[in-house]
Amino acid sequence: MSSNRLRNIQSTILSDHYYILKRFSFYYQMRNGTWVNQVREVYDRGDGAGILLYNKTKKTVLLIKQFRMPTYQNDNPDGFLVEICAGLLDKDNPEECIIRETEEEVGYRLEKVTKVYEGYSSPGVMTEKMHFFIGEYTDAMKVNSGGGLDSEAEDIEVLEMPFKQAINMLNSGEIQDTRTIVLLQYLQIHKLLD
Ligand SMILES: Nc1nc2c(ncn2[C@@H]2O[C@H](COP(=O)(O)OP(=O)(O)O[C@H]3O[C@H](CO)[C@@H](O)[C@H](O)[C@@H]3O)[C@@H](O)[C@H]2O)c(=O)[nH]1
Ligand SMILES: [Mg+2]
Repeated sequence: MSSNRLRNIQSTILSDHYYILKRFSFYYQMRNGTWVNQVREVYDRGDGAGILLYNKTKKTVLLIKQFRMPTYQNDNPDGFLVEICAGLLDKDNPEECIIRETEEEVGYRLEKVTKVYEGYSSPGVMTEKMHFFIGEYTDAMKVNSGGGLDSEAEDIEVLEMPFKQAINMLNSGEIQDTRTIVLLQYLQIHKLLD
């Protein structure tokens, strides 16, 4: 991390109750050469991984539904969101993380996953980089009913549905999670369930 267009970076912790919110004050050199002071708040909760699980024979996908307080604060009437299975990396590498999350959240034990993208979730605000995967599942891989960790009070509903229905939900605006939109479109573009 080094840039000759930045000087005198100062940071203050605004909150470290759970994850870390910092305020950065720094000098930034504009394209025209002048230096300006900028202040930005940056939220650091580590990186994340998400996966779209699909079954080629049944032409279905596995999604989840859970309550998301930030969406409830912004235009989502009941706060429930249809999403891909996803989790924070903690200390795992992205592949180990997503295999673990798949077993916890949807109850399938995967052996192979395919990484398709890596991207910043919300670059104006968060440090988070998201690792996007797809993975094939079969009924034989089911090891429990999913639902998330009781110890973390996770309450996750598992939704298995035809891929066509998921695409209809995307087009009608019922699916509003960007990560989920990206991966449903990935399956569509690459014709993996045609
Ligand atoms: N006490 C407390 N617990 C929290 C807080 N924030 C999160 N948690 C706990 O941390 C768990 C995180 O669960 P994961 O499955 O690891 O993460 P996620 O919330 O599904 O996050 C995924 O989706 C996010 C939304 O797009 C992504 O930002 C993230 O990277 C990841 O992919 C939650 O179930 C909850 O128990 C908090 O502020 N306070
Ligand atoms: Mg999760």
